[in-house]
Amino acid sequence: MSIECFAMFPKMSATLVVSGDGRYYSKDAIQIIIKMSAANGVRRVWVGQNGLLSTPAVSAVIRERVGADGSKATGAFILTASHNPGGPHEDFGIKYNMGNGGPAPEAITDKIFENTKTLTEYLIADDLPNVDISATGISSFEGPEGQFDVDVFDSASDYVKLMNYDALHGVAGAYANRIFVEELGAQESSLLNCVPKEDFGGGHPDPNLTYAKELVARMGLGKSNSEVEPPEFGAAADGDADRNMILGKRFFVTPSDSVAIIAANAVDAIPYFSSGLKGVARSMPTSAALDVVAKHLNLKFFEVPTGWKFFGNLMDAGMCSICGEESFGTGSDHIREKDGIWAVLAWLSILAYKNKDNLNGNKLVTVEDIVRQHWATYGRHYYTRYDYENVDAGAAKDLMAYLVKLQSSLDEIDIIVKGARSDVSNVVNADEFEYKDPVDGSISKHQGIRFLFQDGSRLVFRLSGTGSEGATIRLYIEQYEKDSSKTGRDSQEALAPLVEVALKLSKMQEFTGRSAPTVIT
Ligand SMILES: O=P(O)(O)OC[C@H]1O[C@H](O)[C@H](O)[C@@H](O)[C@@H]1O
Repeated sequence: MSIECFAMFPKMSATLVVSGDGRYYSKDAIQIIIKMSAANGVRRVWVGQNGLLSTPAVSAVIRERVGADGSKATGAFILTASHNPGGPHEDFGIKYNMGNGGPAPEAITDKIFENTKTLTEYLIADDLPNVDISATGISSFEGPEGQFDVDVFDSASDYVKLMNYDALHGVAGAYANRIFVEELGAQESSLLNCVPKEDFGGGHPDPNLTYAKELVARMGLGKSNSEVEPPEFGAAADGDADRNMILGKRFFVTPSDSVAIIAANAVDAIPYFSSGLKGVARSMPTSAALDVVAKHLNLKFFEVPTGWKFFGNLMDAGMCSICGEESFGTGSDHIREKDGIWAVLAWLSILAYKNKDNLNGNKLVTVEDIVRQHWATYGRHYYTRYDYENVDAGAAKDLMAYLVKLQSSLDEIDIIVKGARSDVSNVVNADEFEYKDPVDGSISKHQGIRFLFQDGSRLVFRLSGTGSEGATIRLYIEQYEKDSSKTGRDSQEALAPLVEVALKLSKMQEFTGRSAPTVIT
């Protein structure tokens, strides 16, 4: 699990922060990491109390304790439980950028991965007693390079300094309690599943309509809804508290709409942004709702590949204040990670702002009202994602290669499109997304296959970088509707013609043998 860090820093007189990394945190794993650190020359290990370190809190901890310029520690780095070693994303043993607390850039993770291949041994201090990680404080031991300290700290404090909730039994619970109940005075009964558990209470800590069942039912969106009138606002976090889902009463806000709405209201509603936004950014497969806001408000706008690390560079360079991804990640430049609790606070600020004149008994402006008003002003981007999980890796590669080849002839594409649905507009551009980082000039290729239609619709195909078995193909389908009398349709119904086109165009069933996706979001 943590081998990569020793490959990166074979002899460390380093500062190390151990995070439980939400989804995979385990107290046993933390004890092993401490013992490995002790035996390999590390001088200090920081551990979030009880292993409860959320991803945005890790980012905050680096900024607070290590210092953005590294001045507070030498050779500091962050270690998390790695769940996809060697994968194309940032999920290596070390996944944070020492400088800014954001995800490590590819240059670092590639180097770590290369170094892992040369590793021949690492040591574990088996005789070190287990450290009590339930109590804050420093325990000192004799290490090979001198004194070795384990500093157990209160994980919420650094985070709080910088800044109805379902934590799905992930680490968000600790932060939700401190912020929503202790700081903001919410009722404890508004917190669901906020006792972190190593097995997430047997559930799957994914903040979406499928897995956040209890919240979804409480908000009146489920198959078995509760009898009582749903609350006006609901939100969920994932295991490491960096992703979020926002709900209104009987209403789901898509992540793509959420970031656009936060950006549109930020200057008026969120004091941190009152002097203006430096710019906004989204990942390529995220809908273009944010683009429309950026254009209206004359904001700098960036479309980056999937993966949070691309936002960090823009933020460090002072080019971006708010960013988001369709995969339920939303964030701002207060830290360099996506931040589930921040997104909730942003929405609460917008609700408070919209209702500032309604508190004397007038009808409240709801989440649904805010979203519908947004669509009326900016138009609506109907959006859905189809995931084909655990597909044969060879078949997935062949499908992608077929699509790339097809892209060389727009005429051929349009014949297939019109053959499938004559009511869908023409494809005017087809390419593989490539990104040149405006800050460091680095180029990222093969970041997803795009088909762009004349009316602004879009089909995107990508291979997931985080799937664990076989390959996961993601198909993103989007259609723009400017006419405000047509923005209230059911999204699956509105997108049905484009879905048909996408499946024909990609020969999905032929390549994968699948007649339906595993998950539809
Ligand atoms: O490659 P995918 O499976 O679509 O996953 C994409 C996601 O992976 C990680 O969780 C990154 O931190 C996210 O920024 C990214 O959106």
